[in-house]
Amino acid sequence: MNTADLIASCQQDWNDYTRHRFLIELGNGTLPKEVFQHYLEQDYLFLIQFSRAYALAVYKSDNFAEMRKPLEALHGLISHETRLHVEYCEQWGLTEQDMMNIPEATGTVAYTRLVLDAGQSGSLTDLYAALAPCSIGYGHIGRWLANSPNTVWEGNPYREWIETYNGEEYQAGVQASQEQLDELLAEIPDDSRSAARIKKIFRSATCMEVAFWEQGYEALAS
Ligand SMILES: Cc1ncc(CO)c(N)n1
Repeated sequence: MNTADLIASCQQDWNDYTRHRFLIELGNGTLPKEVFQHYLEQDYLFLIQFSRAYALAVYKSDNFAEMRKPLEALHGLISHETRLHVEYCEQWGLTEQDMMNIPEATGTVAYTRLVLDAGQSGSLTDLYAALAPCSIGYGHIGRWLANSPNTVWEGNPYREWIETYNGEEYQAGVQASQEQLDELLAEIPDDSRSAARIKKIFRSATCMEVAFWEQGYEALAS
């Protein structure tokens, strides 16, 4: 089995995630600012828990070579990706302390705890399967938006978001995590019970990503 099989096993959910209207609107710059702000504030909180999940992957690794990979991902999250969030929030007059004090939305709690639980109760492969929709999905999304003829660059307030996820730094991280997951998946026969469990985890996390896009719109409507 490999990552492509995981995606194919939940293709419709994957499309709902990676072609969500949030992204179409983000690409052409029409996404309401309130929706994006709510998303980004929650994403900051999400990344804290997500970093813990990568730390758990370090803990679950057997040797230095295995540890290095999640450690690099963790470093990328803490040092690069969150900078995007902090800079956007600064523009809106929010300090990092303000962001820390925002309560986690239900979808943020649900998604991050699903990932942490997959890691705590399962194998390293289970944990990577739960992390994969995030890293691989945002990699696909960044590439797609950057190459789409519908993407507006001039005056688009979300340009930095697209540039971050299409950036070399992020794309290299995606490739590394995909290679690692593929290596682990290669040992799992497609018709095994482990394969079924891993597909279920991957699909659940993909659905959580869809719900994560929706959160901002729901907050706006209420
Ligand atoms: C919800 C979510 N999924 C994936 C990523 C990519 O790291 C992110 N920042 N947030």
